[in-house]
Amino acid sequence: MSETCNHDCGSCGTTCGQDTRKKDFHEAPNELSTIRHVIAVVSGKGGVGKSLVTGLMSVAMSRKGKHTGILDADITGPSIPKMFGTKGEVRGNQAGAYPVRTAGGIEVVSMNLLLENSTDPVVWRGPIISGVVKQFWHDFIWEDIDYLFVDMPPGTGDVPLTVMQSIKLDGIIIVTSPQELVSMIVEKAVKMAEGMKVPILGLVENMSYFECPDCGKRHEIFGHSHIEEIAKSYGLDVLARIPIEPQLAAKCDAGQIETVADTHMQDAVQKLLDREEKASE
Ligand SMILES: Nc1ncnc2c1ncn2[C@@H]1O[C@H](COP(=O)(O)OP(=O)(O)OP(=O)(O)O)[C@@H](O)[C@H]1O
Repeated sequence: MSETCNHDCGSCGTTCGQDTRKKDFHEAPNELSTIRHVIAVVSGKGGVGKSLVTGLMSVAMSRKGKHTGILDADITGPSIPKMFGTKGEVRGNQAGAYPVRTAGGIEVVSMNLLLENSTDPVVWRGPIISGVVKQFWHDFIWEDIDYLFVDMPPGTGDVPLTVMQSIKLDGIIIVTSPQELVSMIVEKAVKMAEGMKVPILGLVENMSYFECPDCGKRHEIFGHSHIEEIAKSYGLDVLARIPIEPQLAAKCDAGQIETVADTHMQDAVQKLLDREEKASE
């Protein structure tokens, strides 16, 4: 602290441990990037279908005519390229690297596009993983992107937290599945978003139910959904409820997510577009 400190940090040029100004840890994107909206897809725990929701959301947004990108920040479990059947080689020049375009025109950056062998495990510690995500943000040239969806690392631990701090997000979408623990899981994700001062755009419940293809009856395989009550208790929107659909999993496994007839995300995407329109009024 300076001897002449008057505790008005805003007018002081000295760097000291007593600085009361809120630090901004956001990394700048590549100077050649244009990204209008960045939305992170998070889950309180792993395996709830966060990547599937990111994929479906991106397909639905792209079908609305928006130039869409996916930054696959799930470095240790990257599943986006497989879902889209994207294998292309990442190309670059001195200014930066370029995302790989899917058949439907979605721009993708993922660890799996950089590994020599896509089945090689990524066994890195948190700080290295966060560092790679930052590189995906500023070393890649995201050209003229309307909506960039970030498939976050699962959970609410160190890595998703660092990613949230590093990339300036317009909002997050929390993915859950119907089960008893969901309230606690949502609460953790809500607290993380609040702590980071990132708006929560809404909840998506995946694997909500299974609709019998023969009789049309809905079965709640993972238990009764409490998503509406939970959303209400946090003042949040339910953006979508996605059923368990074996053909959806089959399309993802075959790299054909862009050919799904129903993304279940049309309304969710429309809400994002309405929000954008309202903000620009
Ligand atoms: N609604 C659904 N219907 C059918 N299969 C689904 C559904 N949701 C997810 N799956 C399948 O479940 C598996 C896990 O989904 P996904 O990879 O999206 O989960 P995740 O939450 O991203 O996982 P992780 O937390 O490990 O990154 C995938 O094989 C996916 O195709």
